[in-house]
Amino acid sequence: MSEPKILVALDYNDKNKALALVEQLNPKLCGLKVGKEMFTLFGPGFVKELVGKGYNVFLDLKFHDIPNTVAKACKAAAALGVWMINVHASGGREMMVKAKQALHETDNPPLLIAVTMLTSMNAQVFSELGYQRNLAEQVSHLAQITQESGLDGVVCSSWEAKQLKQQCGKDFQLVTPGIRPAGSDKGDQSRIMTPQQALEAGSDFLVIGRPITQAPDPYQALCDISDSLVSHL
Ligand SMILES: O=c1ccn([C@@H]2O[C@H](COP(=O)(O)O)[C@@H](O)[C@H]2O)c(=O)[nH]1
Repeated sequence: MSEPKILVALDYNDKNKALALVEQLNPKLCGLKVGKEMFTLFGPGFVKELVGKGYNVFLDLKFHDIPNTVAKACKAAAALGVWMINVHASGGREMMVKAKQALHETDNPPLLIAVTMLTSMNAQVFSELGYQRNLAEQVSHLAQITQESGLDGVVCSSWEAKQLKQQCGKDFQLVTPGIRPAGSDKGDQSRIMTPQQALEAGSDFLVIGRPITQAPDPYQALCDISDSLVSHL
């Protein structure tokens, strides 16, 4: 059976609130993403608890440091039993290669993906950073280095998914945050698509946080999104 397409971003500052939602879910319906907020507040124990419930857990800590430090951090993350971890592609080729090598030394290596350009970034914010390429070209360039470094995929926006599938092939995993069902609040995201549009564009996994977690009934919000995707799978 194929893996669930939706990864719920558990961005809560209240562990019980997060667990109350998780209790309503099941690992066939969605995976779970733990990011910097919950990991900093509740640590590896919380991650292991979710893994123990049978979920695909994406530990989204976006490591970005010197190669040796990132490699060791990846090894430590793998020991938690998670399904997917990530680094920043802008940490460079050596950092990504060493990270992947470190995972080869573990018993059950998670997928390793790299963040290209954050989905909160728009062309204006991007131009301030002084890159020579435009935003889409920079994403494509970082995806190329990521693939050449032997990683399993990238975090990108669904705006870039079609181009990256053509460039990197169908097995290179595209994980896309910035997913907003029609009518939901954009918040701080810039490069957004609806869940259906993102799947059609080639996204493999849809990261969805606030449209679910801030909904009056988060479980129902997830089910509604999931049902809306059935004809697109
Ligand atoms: O480029 C990126 C990389 C990671 N994220 C993370 O995804 C979720 C999105 O949450 P929403 O509430 O659906 O906006 C969040 O945890 C981010 O840290 C991202 O948005 N963009």
